[in-house]
Amino acid sequence: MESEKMDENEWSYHGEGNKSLVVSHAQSCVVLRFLKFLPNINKSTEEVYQHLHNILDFGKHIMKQFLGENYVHHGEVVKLPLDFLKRLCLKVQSERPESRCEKEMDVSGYAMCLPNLTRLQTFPFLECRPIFCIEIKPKCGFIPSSAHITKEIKKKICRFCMHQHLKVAKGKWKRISKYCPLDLFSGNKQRMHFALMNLLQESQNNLKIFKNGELIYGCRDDQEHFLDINELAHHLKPFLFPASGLISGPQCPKTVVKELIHILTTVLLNNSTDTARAANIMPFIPLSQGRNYCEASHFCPDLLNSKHVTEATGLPKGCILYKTLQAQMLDMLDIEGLYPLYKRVEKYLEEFPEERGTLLLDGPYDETFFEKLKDLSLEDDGSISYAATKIQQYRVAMTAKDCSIMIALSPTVQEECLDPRSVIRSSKSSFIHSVSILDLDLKPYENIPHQYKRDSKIVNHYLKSIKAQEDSINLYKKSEDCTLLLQKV
Ligand SMILES: O=P(O)(O)O[C@@H]1[C@@H](OP(=O)(O)O)[C@H](OP(=O)(O)O)[C@H](O)[C@H](OP(=O)(O)O)[C@H]1OP(=O)(O)O
Ligand SMILES: Nc1ncnc2c1ncn2[C@@H]1O[C@H](COP(=O)(O)OP(=O)(O)OP(=O)(O)O)[C@@H](O)[C@H]1O
Repeated sequence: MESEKMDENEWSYHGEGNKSLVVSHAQSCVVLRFLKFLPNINKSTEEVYQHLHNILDFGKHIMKQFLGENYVHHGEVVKLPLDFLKRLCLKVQSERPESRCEKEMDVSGYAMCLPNLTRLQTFPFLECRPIFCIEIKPKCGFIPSSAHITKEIKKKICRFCMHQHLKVAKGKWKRISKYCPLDLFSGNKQRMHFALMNLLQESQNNLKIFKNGELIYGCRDDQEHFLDINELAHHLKPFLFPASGLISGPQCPKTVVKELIHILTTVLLNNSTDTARAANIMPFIPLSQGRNYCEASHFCPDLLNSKHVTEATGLPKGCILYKTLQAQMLDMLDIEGLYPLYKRVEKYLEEFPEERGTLLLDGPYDETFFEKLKDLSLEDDGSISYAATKIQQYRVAMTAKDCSIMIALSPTVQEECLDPRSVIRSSKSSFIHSVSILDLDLKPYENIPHQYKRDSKIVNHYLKSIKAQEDSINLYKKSEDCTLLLQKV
């Protein structure tokens, strides 16, 4: 970044999560991603710099190996002038959703500079064409089968579906989403279609749609959808059905949304852009270890019972969902099996605090760190080394459970000579696409006790709310019986 040329008016608020705030540049295809901290957390400039470098190294040396060169953009750490930062911080403040303002944008002088993933990555010369980008935060796509699990419900209902009950009870969302990650990760087109349709209907923070880099659909935290689904279809129609006029009338929005879902499914299952070395160097984790459907899924139960829908996963090796799921499945012990190992390490560190570095708990994230992740053995020899390896694998898995997939699409022109792997054909048109994964910051070691508590909170709340639902159904049934009895009399 050329310090003297930094003008806050060229940057605008783009979005934020719990840990970072993103601004995008008006002309060039880049974003700045800033860390966020609670006001009472005083981080030195050096600490921020180190933290950002760790994020970069982790993306570059670890997640690229798992997910593939093409999908991961590690960016670069940039130093920014303090007066620019102060003005930028003031400028974006009014755009920030209230629910995110508990934390403040870090203005100590460093940020990550990344490609703007809502634009096409591989084809910058196509900038002038319309671009739609769909961001999906799929969450955990498998049901754990670890022997350490103490609550049987965790082997039947996925964490996302259980968590929905707690989120609605706490007022984070108004309604329970019918999206279930296991449907999306199933590889079965019907189930994937169902999952994507539910994401469109109840997006929460799991789906966003950008048009030419601007957020047009999805929940911006405390606001509802920007557009409703019919309005979204209106935006998409000329894009998906360029020979307009072919479809109109009341069926139109449905047809457009179906087409979008069809394209997304094709991209998510596409394995032709696979460049990850991981498939060769990482031992393969069998996807069929646990059950591959969730009993809380709203996908038609009759169809679920049919064998071809529930049998081994249909995810093609190398597609983005497959890679993400493989990384998620590094959590082989579940937090219930992991927590005692965390305590083992904590006890050891109490005695030998200087050993923290040897255990690589704070990096460096390099080849040695990656090598340790490859050991999938589950034979606990009681050692610190075993515990540390499982902890690192768990942290990587949690990162993959919380990342987002960005799919950018732009129409092609017939005579264009493009790499066929980048072209997605639909019934009515064809698109150049790029797929990226974002938010690949390694989850902190210190978070493990919090994860442990949250896991039991989610499960206990789910069990309580299901019991309450059953009780009220039974009560209703009883009152119906009484009414019948009364009528008989
Ligand atoms: O625990 P979860 O599944 O609720 O995930 C948290 C996310 O909530 P979600 O359920 O996706 O709305 C949460 O997202 P939101 O803030 O709710 O948008 C964060 O991504 C959080 O990660 P971190 O603490 O910022 O590193 C996520 O925490 P981690 O569990 O990944 O640490
Ligand atoms: N490189 C990028 N290009 C375009 N948009 C981006 C980019 N990075 C982040 N964003 C947008 O900014 C939002 C917030 O970024 P990000 O998910 O990294 O924040 P976070 O605080 O780490 O999230 P979380 O709450 O999951 O911890 C994303 O959901 C995405 O819409």
